[in-house]
Amino acid sequence: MDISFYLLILLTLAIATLITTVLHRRKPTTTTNLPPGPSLFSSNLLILNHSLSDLEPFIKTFVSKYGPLVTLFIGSRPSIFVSDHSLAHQILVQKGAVFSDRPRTLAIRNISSSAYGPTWRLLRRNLATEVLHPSRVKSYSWARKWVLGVLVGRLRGAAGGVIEVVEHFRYAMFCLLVVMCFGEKLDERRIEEIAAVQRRLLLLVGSGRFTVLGIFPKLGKVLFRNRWKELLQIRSDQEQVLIPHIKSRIEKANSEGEDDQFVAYVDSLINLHLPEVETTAGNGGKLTDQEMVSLCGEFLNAGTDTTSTSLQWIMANLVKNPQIQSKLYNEIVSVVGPPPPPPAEELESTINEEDLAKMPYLKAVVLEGLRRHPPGHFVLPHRVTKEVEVEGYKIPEGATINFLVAEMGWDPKVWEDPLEFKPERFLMNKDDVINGVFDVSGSKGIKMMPFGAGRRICPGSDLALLHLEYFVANLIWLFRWDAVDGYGVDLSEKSEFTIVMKNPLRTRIIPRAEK
Ligand code: HEM
Repeated sequence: MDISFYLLILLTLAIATLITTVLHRRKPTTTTNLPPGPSLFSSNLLILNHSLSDLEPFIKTFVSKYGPLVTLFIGSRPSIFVSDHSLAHQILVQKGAVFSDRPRTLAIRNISSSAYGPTWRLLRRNLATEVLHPSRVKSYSWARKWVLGVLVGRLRGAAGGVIEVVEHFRYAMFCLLVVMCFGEKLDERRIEEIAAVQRRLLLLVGSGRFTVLGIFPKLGKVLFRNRWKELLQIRSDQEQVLIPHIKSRIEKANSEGEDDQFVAYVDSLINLHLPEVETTAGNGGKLTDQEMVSLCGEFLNAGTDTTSTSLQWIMANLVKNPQIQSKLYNEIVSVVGPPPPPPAEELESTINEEDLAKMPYLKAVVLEGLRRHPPGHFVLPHRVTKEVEVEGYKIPEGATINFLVAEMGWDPKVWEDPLEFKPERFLMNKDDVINGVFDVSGSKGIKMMPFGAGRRICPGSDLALLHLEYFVANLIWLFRWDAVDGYGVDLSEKSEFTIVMKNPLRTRIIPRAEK
């Protein structure tokens, strides 16, 4: 750790103590009635050089010591952590308007980094209606079939032997999101190039290396020159890789006679005009190249790592629990019949997306995967826009707030045998069901929140569920997934950007139907 880091901590603590003292004098109710937690000094030592996931064990200890609302400090700013379901519902759903902002960061404008306001609304509505609307999602079904073919081809190449699947899953999700983003089936080299730059960015940001730059932008750029340069470099690499694909789609959209039957994410961004009050580029609100890159990068990362991580966890549990795998296979066969023998070249027969709706056990398996192994153990930080009272505590304007997502899904007060993988639990309790489907949005009450809840809930949740159901169903229909002698399935976790398997899944896959 560099010496400047310690200097900054000392400086920060001195400034923070001064500011806190002044605030205490001016607004006694605001800061003296915060939820309990460790001291300002210990909080800052913990937070400044840790990613949120690395902090999880500490926060869990504080929760058992102080209760379901805990305050830590970043500089002098309170950062509140919530571990209780009904408090999460109260905060995110009932009082959602006050808790839906984001802390300011160094990120170039995209949906997740935008303040709660007109730009965020416009960008989010654009994604929701132009790409994630059910009719649009349906128009990409050919892309899902193509990607399934790519994935199955890779798996068939290794059938019978031992295979580590995670890279194949990640590549498949990238292929899919790249098509939806740029409107083109790119070759393997280009997809790998995009995946590599996106993943570097994700892992660096997820490691918490740049947190300090976001908290102290001016000072941080000077004291942490090398980190600042590193951030600029990775952004410039991202622009070099993504801009040609964005430009090529724009040219295609401009050229006469081109009539694609589906809308790619880039198409939807071309004619967007940001609200005037929130633009700085002076070009009538049109998105800059950097903003386009930031939005496309967000789209790619939000939909790939999360989904491929979940897919790996679900398949790992199906390998570990062969009786659950058999039950799922039997459900699939009862709906679509047995799988056909593999064709020589391409995958011709797949499970139709319409048939997924007839498979309640499949849905239960996917939901149980998300409950037991949510890819994010926290949501993205929210910022409080107005002082507000929760459980008798005052949460001040400007505080950040986050939620212990994994802990909520494992709460023994809510879930029986919470650490067991039991999809049946989602078939039994009909209270949680809205229109025949478990309410993962938590709108009526939160029992688990892998996609968050309230106004900032993940807009891609339905797409993610479709991708998981489609790939799990087809992979189980086509192959039997067996444990490998001597390897077993280890469900230990490791924090990357998402919470991944510490020892990636190794399995033996056997085609169900022979030629
Ligand atoms: C299993 C897959 C996924 C999981 C578990 C997941 C989870 C999450 C979570 C926890 C949040 C933060 C919510 C909050 O801050 O309160 C989020 C935000 C977001 N997700 Fe997802 N997500 C997944 C897939 C996707 C997909 C497929 C897309 C789009 C293609 C997507 C796009 C976004 C965006 C744009 C945001 C920012 C929303 C905002 O700030 O308003 N996600 N997601």
